Amino acid sequence: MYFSAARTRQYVDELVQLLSKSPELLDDVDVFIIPDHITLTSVVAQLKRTKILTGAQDAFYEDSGAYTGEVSPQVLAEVGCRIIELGHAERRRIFGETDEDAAKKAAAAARNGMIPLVCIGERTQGQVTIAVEECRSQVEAVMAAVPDDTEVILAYEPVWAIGAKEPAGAEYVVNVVRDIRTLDCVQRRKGITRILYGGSAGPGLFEKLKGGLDGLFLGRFGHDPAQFYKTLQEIASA
Ligand SMILES: O=C[C@H](O)COP(=O)(O)O
Repeated sequence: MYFSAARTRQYVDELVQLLSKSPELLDDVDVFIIPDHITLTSVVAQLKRTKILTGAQDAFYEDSGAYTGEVSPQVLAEVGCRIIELGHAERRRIFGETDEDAAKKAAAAARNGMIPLVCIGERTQGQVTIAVEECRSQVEAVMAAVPDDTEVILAYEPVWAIGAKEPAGAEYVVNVVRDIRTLDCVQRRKGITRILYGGSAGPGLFEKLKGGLDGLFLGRFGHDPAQFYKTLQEIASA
């Protein structure tokens, strides 16, 4: 909810314009934009001739029925949404979303042919082992709910690093993610599991994380299309 509808339209236009100068970037890096629900269909239309995927910031776990006010994953898939973000720290904190809710939403995304993008992360800054334990239950709940052969994206976002001045330390992030990759529920999957880092991520970060992370999940520091593009160039060259 940082952007107006007009700002979203302008942002996507500017980004598409920047990427048109070096379309080869999209051969090496998968890019997605996750706008609000209201602008999602117009973003799908704006991105139609590009390889950039559009995602939704949330969806309900049932496909249809008497759930007034909720957003159907089936309808999202129908209009061209390719990714469902779920379990964001703000959804968990403000709206009481649980691991069980996140798991049901992940299953709904997979059932409708979309990629679940599951936000995980510890609430308090501390030790790697404690962070991994907090993430473990978040990851296990989701992995138990989606078919083994579907793609899953995990967005590792330490809650304390969201909305901060700087991201979490690179060594800390790489160590937490290394241990998340070794969890049984991740190891035994046949589908792709990608792990991104989010939480004050921006230009200059991926170089420090590239040994252990598959990508970045940008918030505020991607709100300027030029900064988003710069980050994308850094990831492509890494
Ligand atoms: O959804 C985005 C993440 O919560 C990160 O936000 P941020 O980069 O503005 O801290």
